[in-house]
Amino acid sequence: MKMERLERTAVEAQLTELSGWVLNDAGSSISKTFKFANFVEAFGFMTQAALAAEKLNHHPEWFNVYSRVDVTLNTHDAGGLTELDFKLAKAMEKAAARGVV
Ligand SMILES: C[C@H](O)[C@H](O)[C@H]1CNC2=NC(N)=NC(=O)C2=N1
Repeated sequence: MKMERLERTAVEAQLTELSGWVLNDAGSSISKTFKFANFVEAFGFMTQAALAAEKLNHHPEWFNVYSRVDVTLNTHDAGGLTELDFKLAKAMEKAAARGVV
């Protein structure tokens, strides 16, 4: 799926629909740290998010230690943020909704 890079104003508009996601200084990625009760909850979230990512053919950069998952999203093919990053961010919010502390 060919995606157009979003302009800064469009990115900021999209961010208002999310909570806890931070734009990097270059405006090229968004990040969030998810905290869970324990490793099983964190890994459950990652499993659901991975399935959503595969469906979208859009994949996260992430780092997990025990109950914490640091996520960064961007579209490397477009050199910045696209609609797909926000679709995946929203899918991650849904996946996390049950397990977040
Ligand atoms: C060939 C394949 O469809 C592409 O490389 C996809 C796969 N997943 C991807 N994930 C992310 N985050 N950005 C991309 O540009 C991207 N491109």
